[in-house]
Amino acid sequence: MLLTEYRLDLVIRALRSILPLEHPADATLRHFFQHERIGSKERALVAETIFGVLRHRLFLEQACAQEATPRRMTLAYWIRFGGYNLRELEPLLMHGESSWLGQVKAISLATLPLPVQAELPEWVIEQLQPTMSDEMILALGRSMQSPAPLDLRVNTLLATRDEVLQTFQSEGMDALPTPYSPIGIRLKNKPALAGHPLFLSGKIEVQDEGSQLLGYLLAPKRSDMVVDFCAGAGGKTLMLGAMMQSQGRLYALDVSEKRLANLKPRLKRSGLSNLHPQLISHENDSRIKRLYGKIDRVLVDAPCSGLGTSRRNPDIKFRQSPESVTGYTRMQASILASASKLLKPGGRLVYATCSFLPQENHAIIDAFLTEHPAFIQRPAGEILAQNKIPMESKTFLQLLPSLHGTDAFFAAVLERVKTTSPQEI
Ligand SMILES: C[S@@+](CC[C@H](N)C(=O)[O-])C[C@H]1O[C@@H](n2cnc3c(N)ncnc32)[C@H](O)[C@@H]1O
Repeated sequence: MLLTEYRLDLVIRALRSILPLEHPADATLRHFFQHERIGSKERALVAETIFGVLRHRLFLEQACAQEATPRRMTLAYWIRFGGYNLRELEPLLMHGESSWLGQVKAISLATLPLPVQAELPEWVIEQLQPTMSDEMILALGRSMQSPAPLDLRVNTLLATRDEVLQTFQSEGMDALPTPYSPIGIRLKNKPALAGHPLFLSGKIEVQDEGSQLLGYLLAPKRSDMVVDFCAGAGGKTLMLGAMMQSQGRLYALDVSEKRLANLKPRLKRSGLSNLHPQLISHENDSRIKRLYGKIDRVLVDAPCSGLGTSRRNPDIKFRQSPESVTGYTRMQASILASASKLLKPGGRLVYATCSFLPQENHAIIDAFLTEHPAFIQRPAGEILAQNKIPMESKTFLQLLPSLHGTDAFFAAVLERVKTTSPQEI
């Protein structure tokens, strides 16, 4: 696209509102677009540049030295990562910028510190280093510098994956089955699907492949009583309902009225009639006490730092901190302890996060198992193998964009032992 003063100015103004990162970048950008009457080409350029700058923020700050202004960050992004050359940028440049951009282009990435190469804050690297080599950290960081593909889940209540694939292929779309999830489809380009008949009829939902695997770990049966403890807008609940073939009883709990409200239109499209959304005020809400000891399957998709979604939300790395992670770990331990009370003896609980930090994952499970002798861990790899899902994982499921091409997810499968006495519940 031709770069003009007007287009550069738009990007700079958008970046100026986003870079303080007081709010999520996508929300600030939406707000910016609502107040600017601009064409679709400009919108695309602004969005692509903003997210590109966020994905390469640490490199760009290093390249801009002491002057990481929105203007310099934008120009440095365009020349280094945006596919533009100096000749195309020249008409926009001020005195001295041309030679500086020449230097930016020539920076050798390999000479830069690990956080800059990996585009991960130092505190994140420090938390990963006890369990990951620097090579793995670098691969993880690099894998999150490109946008995620668009993954869909086929609603098996209404369609099969083959039918949906055939429809997409007949429309000339680049659609492939996902490698791990038996009901997933990956679209290479990102077509707008909101008006597509398959979407409107509830046959497909947008859901990352990694998130779909959590449903296979929980593996609810038709007549089960199931609780999705942190259901949000129902990303995973809807899959669980379809796995239960709209039978049994599926409670979707959450503390956020807004998120549960966003579940409603999706629920309507899905054709499910076994789902019961329930707003709760906290994890020990008296409304759930009546379910204690009665539930076959519980999913705890816990609130977390969300670092595993950095391909989609590149600003999240800079909006979290060691302190915010500590806050999440407190919430995670408390929600897990409460949710576990719902399980009947022999029942299964899946604890999951979209974080790759051991603090939010293994540490929570280790502490839970120490404090709750009535629970044992089931190997995630075995359960996936029963569903013919090829995965090298053994005890835990640990998905990484660098290894699996999905968002990063962690999951552990816990089971309440059959002999638990009522007092232990
Ligand atoms: C990771 S998100 C869940 C995403 C959702 N499962 C999905 O697939 O779309 C975590 C959710 O936990 C909810 N939450 C936070 N604290 C909670 C609590 N104490 N009890 C239940 N849900 C809680 C949040 O509102 C948020 O929707």
